[in-house]
Amino acid sequence: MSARWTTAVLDPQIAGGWAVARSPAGFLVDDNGALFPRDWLKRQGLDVLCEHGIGHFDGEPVFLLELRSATDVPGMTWRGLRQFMLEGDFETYKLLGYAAQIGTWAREHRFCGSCGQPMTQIRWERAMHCLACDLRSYPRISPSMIVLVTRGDEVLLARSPRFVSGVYSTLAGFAEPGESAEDCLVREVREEVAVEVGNIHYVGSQCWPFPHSMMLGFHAEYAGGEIVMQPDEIEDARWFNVHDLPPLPANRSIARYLIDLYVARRLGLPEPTLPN
Ligand SMILES: NC(=O)C1=CN([C@@H]2O[C@H](COP(=O)(O)OP(=O)(O)OC[C@H]3O[C@@H](n4cnc5c(N)ncnc54)[C@H](O)[C@@H]3O)[C@@H](O)[C@H]2O)C=CC1
Ligand SMILES: [Mg+2]
Ligand SMILES: [Zn+2]
Repeated sequence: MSARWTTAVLDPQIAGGWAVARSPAGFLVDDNGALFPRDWLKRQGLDVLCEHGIGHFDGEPVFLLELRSATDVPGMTWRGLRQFMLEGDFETYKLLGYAAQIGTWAREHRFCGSCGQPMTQIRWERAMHCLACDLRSYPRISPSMIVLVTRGDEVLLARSPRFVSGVYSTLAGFAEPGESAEDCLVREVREEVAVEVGNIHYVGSQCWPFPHSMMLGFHAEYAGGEIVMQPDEIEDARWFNVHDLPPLPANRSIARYLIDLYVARRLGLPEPTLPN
């Protein structure tokens, strides 16, 4: 089965194709979704900051119009990326997730971080270039570890004050310079719940475009300590029995996959697959 969505660097000088428009309010949508005929969309008086050719959907070229602001377009509304992650066609979500990461990067790299001069868009690779000092900036990806810690029939789940009320999830955190994936995982678990872990195994990864994380998912076994919650970051953390779980994260998240996979193995149920 070939993927409906593939990324590519396309020259915005060429005409035609499809386009999506993204502003700080989200993606422009109508009843048919977020993809519009590009030449038509460019006549709608949008406040375009920059344009990038981002790939092919069902074989057709797709472009991103990154907008300065959300202007009113009759018959259309704005929808955030999270909404697309939660429901609807997954390939469309992947396209928009990629568009969001390119848009965020393009918006944040208009000026050189080294000498402050305006940067120009390179046509043949996804990079911004500073003519004055020759610096190249590529889209940023932030590796984050995410881990399900288990103790027999029990799983360690926590909630942050930012979560939807009632939902508990696996522990996660960004890698810092100087760390391996395992170093980061051990540090994050220590910081967030003061628990020690061992027998660490890599399970799988997921692109998480909120705004540019790359989630590396692990399973680890409890190796000691009592839960002490990190102030501010962790609102509650507990051991839950696999037969008595709280409300869990969104179906398409790797957090949910790590939990569902462990529960399935523990209970001898069919294993889930990670949407990717
Ligand atoms: N796909 C999934 O299933 C899940 C994804 N996540 C994602 O994992 C990531 C990390 O999770 P958190 O627990 O929030 O991280 P965390 O435990 O490292 O703490 C977040 C804090 O890290 C700092 N920070 C923000 N961006 C950073 C960066 N790029 N590098 C280093 N530090 C940074 C900020 O002070 C922020 O408040 C987030 O993007 C979150 O959305 C978290 C849980 C589930
Ligand atoms: Mg965290
Ligand atoms: Zn420069």
